[in-house]
Amino acid sequence: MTVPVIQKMDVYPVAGYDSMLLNLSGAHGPFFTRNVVIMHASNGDVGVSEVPGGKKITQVLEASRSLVVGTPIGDYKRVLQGIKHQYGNLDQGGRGNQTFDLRTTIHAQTAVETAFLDLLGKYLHEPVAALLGDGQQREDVPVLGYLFFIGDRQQTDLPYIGDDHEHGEWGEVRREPALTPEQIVRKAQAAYDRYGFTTFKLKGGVLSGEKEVQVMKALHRAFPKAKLDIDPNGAWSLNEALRYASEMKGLLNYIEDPCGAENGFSGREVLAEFQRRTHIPTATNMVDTDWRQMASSLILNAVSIPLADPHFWTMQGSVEVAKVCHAFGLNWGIHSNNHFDISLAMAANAAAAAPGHINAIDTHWIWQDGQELTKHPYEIHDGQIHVDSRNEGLGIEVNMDAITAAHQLYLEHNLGNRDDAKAMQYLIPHWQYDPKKPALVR
Ligand SMILES: O=C([O-])C(=O)C[C@H](O)[C@@H](O)C(=O)[O-]
Ligand SMILES: [Mg+2]
Repeated sequence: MTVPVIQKMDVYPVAGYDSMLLNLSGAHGPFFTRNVVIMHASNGDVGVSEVPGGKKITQVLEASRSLVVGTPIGDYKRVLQGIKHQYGNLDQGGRGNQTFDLRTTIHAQTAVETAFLDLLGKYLHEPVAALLGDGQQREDVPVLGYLFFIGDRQQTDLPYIGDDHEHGEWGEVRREPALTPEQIVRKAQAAYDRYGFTTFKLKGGVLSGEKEVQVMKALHRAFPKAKLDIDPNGAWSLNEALRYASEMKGLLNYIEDPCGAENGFSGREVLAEFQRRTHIPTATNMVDTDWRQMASSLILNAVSIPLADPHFWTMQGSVEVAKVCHAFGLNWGIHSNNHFDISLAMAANAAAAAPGHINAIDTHWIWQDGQELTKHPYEIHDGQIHVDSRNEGLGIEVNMDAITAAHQLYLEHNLGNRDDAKAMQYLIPHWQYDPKKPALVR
């Protein structure tokens, strides 16, 4: 029997609808963008993957096609080495200082790796989780409810949707403004009723720290048993972070990037000091994002929860981080951005393969649920995603009609890179990003 060979690789920049989610980088526009890769193998199987949007990633994927086509599916690591070798220099500047990761090539590598893994899993009749690390570790992956402050879309003339693909209370509230503790609690309740979350994360870095502490207290009152996290993306100074943390003592399960680089100290040094002084488990998706940063984090004891998003660690890399966490007594988790259900399957498979105790993983899916690109997307029930060990590949089947429509939406609106400043400028004229100032504090 001959091993299947890649005959064709298609790259689809796609778009979907989003709410006006607020974060340190500004306000999400009406559309989010992603890059979807579809590989066709000579045995008729189709492999798929999804990574962040943006023209640079699209271009590297397009340029990598010649390395991919003709490769037997078992030889994919050679292709990944080739992409790194040819385009790795594009990532020299690191992830940047926005809330989202600005690298290019690592995302392209993940897109290619994942589509190959999907094909390999199908060929071997195994889930992708079984091909990663030491193999599948669990069938039920815990997922958290990712809450955001939301801007008033009516203050813009941008084409946000108001009506919804989702029914019920969650569908009613998820596009509506939310800036007060009551409004956030209402969203949390609707998300809980729909998805059964037992962990919530609040995206901070929007209001003043004092006000965000009040929202966390309201969440704790409404959900006294829930595990809570807040993530201001490093907006607070160390002193502010220490003050807010002491006010939230007892209600935080962990805290994420409470502070970052300041006064000549690196983000990792400052997080190390924060952890030493508070003993609160500290997560990051900003200062421990590659192996060199991981080494420095471990030496400094800077981070106890590396959020190893497979989209910027690769699928295999993310699970390797999980193995390191397991060995060092750290607590692995996954970071996310807005995404479709292909990424949901990727995160679920990586988390299913992560050894040891893991944190509930991040997902933005609740803001997109209803805009599927696959025929039977993974679902969140009781705050978990079930990854059946009888799955093959990622466990999803792409819906080409939906992908074509999402690609059309991308083209129609001439979309590309994420830019949260644009929508934010409707709320505050001339608004500009400042990594040390919450978005609505100007
Ligand atoms: O954990 C994080 O930092 C994120 O989820 C980053 C994202 O860019 C988030 O801020 C967002 O979607 O606006
Ligand atoms: Mg974060």
